Amino acid sequence: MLDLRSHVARIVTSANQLAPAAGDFNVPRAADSMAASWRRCMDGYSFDPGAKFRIEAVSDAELRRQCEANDELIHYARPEIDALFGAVSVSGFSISLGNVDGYIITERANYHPDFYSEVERPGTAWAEPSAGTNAIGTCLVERRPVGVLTNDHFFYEFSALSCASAPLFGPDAELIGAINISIRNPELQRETLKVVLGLSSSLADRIGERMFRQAFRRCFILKFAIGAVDHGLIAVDGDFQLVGLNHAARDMLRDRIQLARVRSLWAVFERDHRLADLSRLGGTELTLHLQKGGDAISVSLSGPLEAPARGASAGSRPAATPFAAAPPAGEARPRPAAAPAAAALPPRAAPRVLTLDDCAGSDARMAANVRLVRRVLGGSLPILLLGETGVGKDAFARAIHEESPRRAAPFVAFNCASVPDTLIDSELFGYGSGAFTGARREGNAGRLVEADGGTLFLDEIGDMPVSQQTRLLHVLESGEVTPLGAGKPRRVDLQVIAATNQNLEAQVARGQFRQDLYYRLAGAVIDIPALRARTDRRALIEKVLSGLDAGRGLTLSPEALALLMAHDWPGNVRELRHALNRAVHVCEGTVLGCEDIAIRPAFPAAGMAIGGWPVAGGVEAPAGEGGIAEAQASADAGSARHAIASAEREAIVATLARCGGNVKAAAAALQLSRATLYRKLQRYGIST
Ligand SMILES: Nc1ncnc2c1ncn2[C@@H]1O[C@H](COP(=O)(O)OP(=O)(O)OP(=O)(O)O)[C@@H](O)[C@H]1O
Repeated sequence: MLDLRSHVARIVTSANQLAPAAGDFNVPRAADSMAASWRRCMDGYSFDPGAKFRIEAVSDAELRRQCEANDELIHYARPEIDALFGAVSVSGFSISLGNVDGYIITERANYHPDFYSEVERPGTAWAEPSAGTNAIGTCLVERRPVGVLTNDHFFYEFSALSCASAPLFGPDAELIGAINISIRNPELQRETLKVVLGLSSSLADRIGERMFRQAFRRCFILKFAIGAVDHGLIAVDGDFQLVGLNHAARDMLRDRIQLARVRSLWAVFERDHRLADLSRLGGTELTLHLQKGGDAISVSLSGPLEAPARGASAGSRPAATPFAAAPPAGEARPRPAAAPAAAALPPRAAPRVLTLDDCAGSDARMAANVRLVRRVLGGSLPILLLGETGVGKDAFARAIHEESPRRAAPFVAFNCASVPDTLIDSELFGYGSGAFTGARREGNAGRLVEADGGTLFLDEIGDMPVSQQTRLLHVLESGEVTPLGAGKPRRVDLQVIAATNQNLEAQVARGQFRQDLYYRLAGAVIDIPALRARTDRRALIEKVLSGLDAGRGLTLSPEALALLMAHDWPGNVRELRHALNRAVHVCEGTVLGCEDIAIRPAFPAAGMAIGGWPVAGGVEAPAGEGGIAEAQASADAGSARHAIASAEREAIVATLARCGGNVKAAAAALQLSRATLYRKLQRYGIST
């Protein structure tokens, strides 16, 4: 890592050596991509590499809005990020997801203070015009994978960081965000960063492929390698007509597509007469060698994930602009939101904070919950929200705050499960300046102090470690918090709302949760019913749909409504929202049918040996007495165990699919703890 003076000298000299390309700072030349970015920073954004810099971050409310606006991207990215995280976190790396505007919207972080930097937390703004040369921002500008090692960052403040980002492209080839793998390590070697950049690119590729296959799930998909990592994907209907091309395929085939305005696959590749009838492909995958300009290209061809709707084209979405080629790298590009292909999708409804009446709907239990809350509003009696994942505990907590006399003061949410045990103390209770190595110079007020006068929402309270439970109990009893190393206690006036989907009483009985804290938090206990148990399920389904259809007035066919009503919704309203959101995007008319809804029929419980579920048919072998009988019994037991294991595996796969890959929701549906489910996933080799 260089000192400040050498850092500035290197940037200024390199940027000045780069010949300006006719005043267009957006044209990078591959060999000096950092210099091109540095030049953009100095001449385009008027930044000074020697100036002090502080990263901007959006508020929690804005971050939440951005997450909602990108929920589909997060939904597909999260399982892939989780799968890679285990491998990279042992070396200290974190993985984050940036949206198209360069804000980090979610992360799987290695929070070890030696490796993690607070500047990369969710909500921070990394667009190049905001933060100078950096992996996320520069990769979004240049639309290619970018590794930024220590002093390659424009601002000296980031020179302990090394980051590798790859752009994410959506099914219509539009830029939708960036994957970033990063570490705080001033000694990181450039060679290591190159390897990490490869991981970042293939992660972005896999996420893009997931989204493409889902968007064109009623099409045949051709996948072919372009270069070392990029994968071209083409979706065709049963007549080989092009329906969709991903970003890599468009780049590769640009000339052809622009010149010929082709509609058929056979204008791109030479016709292969062995491929006469796609309907015979079924669920299999074929490897073919198709000819293109004298070269044989290895292509894998797979059948649709779903049967095409009768009378509809095989494409899941209108093929409005499958032939509009992306502009060449470096050319000025329209903002993705305005791109014609993206415009084919219905716009999203702006999410709004739900009121208590919205949360209640017309369900009698919810109405009683709201009456109870209204009686205690205004005091400081703690409120405990119980309910399965996705029932709306967070939404309910925000609605309480909005209706309380504290609404002008902050609503501060703290998720006890997503912050590692070692950081809960400093994040929640705060610390004074220089309290420990790695602490921020100016100290950290902590969430309790930030929420003073307002509401502190402690989500997933059941995951709070016992040592922090003791500190929290002390704050609730004394009304005072003493940040680490700050000396003097500070009085705080808070409405505390805690939430959990765990059985706190059972945790108390097992000694995992302090009984005195439980009684403290359980001032008013609100049990939010699961979606399947709500009597106003139908109205709620219709309300969620109308909030997502952006004024298209979509309705549900009677069969689709029956399917939604019969589903058991392990992920509750969140799962419902995801299912309807996807349906809204793929529906071609104004009536949503069963074929638009990606859920499976309710899970068959009979015969499954999962968690506390019953096992039908007596699979335990009786104790034998030796000889043939014992051998038989042991063989039976062996095959019974095998049968149980394969039933269990099948059930986990089915449940995960139903929960859209969400491990937390699947664990809740299977009545397993998340840790147990992860163990089983590993044992059965199931990747999420
Ligand atoms: N009554 C409702 N009407 C419309 N949308 C709702 C309602 N309740 C919840 N939602 C929506 O469902 C989704 C999940 O809600 P929320 O995050 O509040 O659930 P949760 O119980 O806190 O989940 P978790 O336990 O996993 O944190 C959110 O998008 C929320 O806006």
